[in-house]
Amino acid sequence: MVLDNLGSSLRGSLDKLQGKSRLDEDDVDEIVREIQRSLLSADVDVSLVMDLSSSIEDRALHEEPPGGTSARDHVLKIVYEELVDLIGESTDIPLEPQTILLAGLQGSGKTTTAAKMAWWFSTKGLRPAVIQTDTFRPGAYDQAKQMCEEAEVEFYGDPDEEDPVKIAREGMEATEDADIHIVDTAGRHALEEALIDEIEEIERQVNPDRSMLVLDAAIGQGAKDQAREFDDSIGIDGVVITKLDGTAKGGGALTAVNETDSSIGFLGTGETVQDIERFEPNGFISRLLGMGDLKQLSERVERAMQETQEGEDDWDPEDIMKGSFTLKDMQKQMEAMNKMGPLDQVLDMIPGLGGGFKDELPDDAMDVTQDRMRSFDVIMDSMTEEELENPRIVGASRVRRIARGSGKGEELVQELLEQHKMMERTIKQFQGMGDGDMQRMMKKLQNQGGGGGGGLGGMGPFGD
Ligand SMILES: Nc1nc2c(ncn2[C@@H]2O[C@H](COP(=O)(O)OP(=O)(O)OP(=O)(O)O)[C@@H](O)[C@H]2O)c(=O)[nH]1
Repeated sequence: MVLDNLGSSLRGSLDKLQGKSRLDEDDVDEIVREIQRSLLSADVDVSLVMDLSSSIEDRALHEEPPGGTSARDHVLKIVYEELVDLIGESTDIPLEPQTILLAGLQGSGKTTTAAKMAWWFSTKGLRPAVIQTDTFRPGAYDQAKQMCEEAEVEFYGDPDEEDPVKIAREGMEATEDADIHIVDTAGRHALEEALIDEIEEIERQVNPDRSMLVLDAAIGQGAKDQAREFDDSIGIDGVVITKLDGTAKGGGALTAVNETDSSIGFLGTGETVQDIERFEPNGFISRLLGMGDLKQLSERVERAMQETQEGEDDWDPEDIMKGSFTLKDMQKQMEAMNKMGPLDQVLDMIPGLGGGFKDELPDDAMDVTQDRMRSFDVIMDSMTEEELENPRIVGASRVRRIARGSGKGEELVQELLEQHKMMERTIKQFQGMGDGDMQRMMKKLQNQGGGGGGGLGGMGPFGD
């Protein structure tokens, strides 16, 4: 995750402020140093770091905290606002017909991003097509075609044609019924003149509504020059940062955004077509500071629930809130959890659990949890329909039989039954709650964000 270090190191300094009502110069100094250290080690440009830290320092020392606000919440709010300001708004990408041109260095993730973006638009009810003009890398055509098949979106390419401008023209014609045209280009070094001429020609040919620069999160200081060159030749409107699942850096990409005076549009978080997120500055920074990102989380939950429900006409998660909670429901929930993606990414999005909580877990805790979910699934497959519907009938002899059948230990079967009872109890508490109660509870959960227990209720940007 970009600037991940910032999240964890800053939380340490912020936690030291617990219980204080005023900030002194030493406190501010320590926090500013922490921010500088993290940003510089994440490859953010030095002058940007200096600008940001002097604004934070100035505001933290001179702004009067709103009445009743702790020193910790006050400084957190300032850091949050300054970071949102640095990163800026998300690139405007209206849900309407448009052409998007992707540019970037070799291997930055353009082809993958083209298919991911097309998938994303298709989930919004639009009809996207990917046009592959990369005649430079031999595998690009097959890769793009395969990913578009996975994303179930239209694809145009011509492996026998050598002229990318011609492919762009014919591709636009062949896919004229599509709403969204995403034009993938060959990877190039921004300082190679012939390649720059070529992308300018493609740009003139397809006349894009927006040109986006695809950047690997691990790119360092070189990002600045590259971004400027691309911006000078085709004009960069937005940036996609890829491979955020694999690096703690990302500062180079932020520098590029600043250099081209553009903004971030999407984040790539994995190798499959669904590993893409629309960039939301508020959620992104909240997540970074360990305050969770409820919006992303609820979108993932919704998507996972939808997928789990497909072809399961008889299973409706809302029924859980009305009737009894069976092992079958639990199995469905686990399936939905699995579809949300790696557990550690999901945890990052839960307010109060992200960052700080995760840091305290042993390294292999996530694997263990995921292993346990898989084992539970195998155990449930060895149970009868009657047992799944009514787990109370599972006594000692049935436990033995299920353990034998599933090849898992009896203790694990018992553990599953315990887990189910616990979930059932929790759900009982929710049952009977009206919508108003539910909303109040969600609000309360959100306001508990911030890890160390310092509630952020009533502080404008955090409470919503
Ligand atoms: N882990 C991870 N891998 C990614 C992500 N995006 C792309 N990749 C991988 O990065 C590698 C390069 O991605 P491509 O999409 O082929 O990059 P490209 O920019 O089209 O490459 P060229 O055509 O050579 O310029 C591939 O192995 C992708 O699977 C991401 O968000 N996360």
